[in-house]
Amino acid sequence: MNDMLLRVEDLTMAYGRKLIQRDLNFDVRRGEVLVIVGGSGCGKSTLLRHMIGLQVPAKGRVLYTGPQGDQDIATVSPEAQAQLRQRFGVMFQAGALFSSMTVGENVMLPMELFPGAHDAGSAEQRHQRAEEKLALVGLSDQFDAEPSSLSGGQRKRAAIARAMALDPPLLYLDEPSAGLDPITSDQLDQLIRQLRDEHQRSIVMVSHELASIFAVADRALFLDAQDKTMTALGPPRELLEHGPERVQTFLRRGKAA
Ligand SMILES: Nc1ncnc2c1ncn2[C@@H]1O[C@H](COP(=O)(O)OP(=O)(O)OP(=O)(O)O)[C@@H](O)[C@H]1O
Repeated sequence: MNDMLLRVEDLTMAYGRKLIQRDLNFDVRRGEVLVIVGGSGCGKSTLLRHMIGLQVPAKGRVLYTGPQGDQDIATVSPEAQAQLRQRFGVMFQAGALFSSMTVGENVMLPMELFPGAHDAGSAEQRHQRAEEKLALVGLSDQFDAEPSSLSGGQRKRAAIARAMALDPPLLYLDEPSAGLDPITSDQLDQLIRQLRDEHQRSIVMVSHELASIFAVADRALFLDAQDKTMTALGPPRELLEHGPERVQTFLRRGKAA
């Protein structure tokens, strides 16, 4: 199917003998924001790490769909895995920028690591491309800034610009609004919607923030810490009305917050 970017199939995740989540089944569609929701420690970041091929499933698979057919990110050849990795950008939880480099150099880094993945062959082209990405996240005047001089929200934006350096169709964001005040967090939600609507990116993000879930999610995937499996998947407003009771309670708290 053309509008599907990847499919998670019967995925079971574990650390050694410790089961984290089992039997996860869902897809990620082109142009959607899918938010992964669940209590602390239920396995949201672990799921992202499986989706980007940093961890190998205990069972099941993560399949990327494309011209070559379905490719299992955990079992393809290292060359094919490197290719698959160019289809997505990642912002990890800490959103860390390298403090020894300027903001612009941070954004150029993926271009230097994957020189074949883009048309920015020369230093000048890379510079220009990084400036474009910084402009896109509202940081056009910060190219030469030291990361330590940025605010928390600006640092997240710069990390998103870096994740977009190679123009991947898909972005993974692990708790982008963690640690931000509500206004900065709202602005980040706006940026996420803009990336989807104006730049046709698909976004998979982890979030605890209920306001964010309603603000950006086309669909929310609920992972349950007790049942150790997914309990709901759908548009948050639908789940608020028709989801399982525990999910409705969680979302209602969010509406009240
Ligand atoms: N490398 C590891 N080895 C063993 N256990 C781990 C490892 N990383 C995480 N865990 C455990 O796996 C479980 C899921 O962790 P994970 O970080 O994926 O949860 P999370 O839902 O993202 O949590 P949070 O919302 O607090 O960030 C936790 O119990 C955690 O302690």
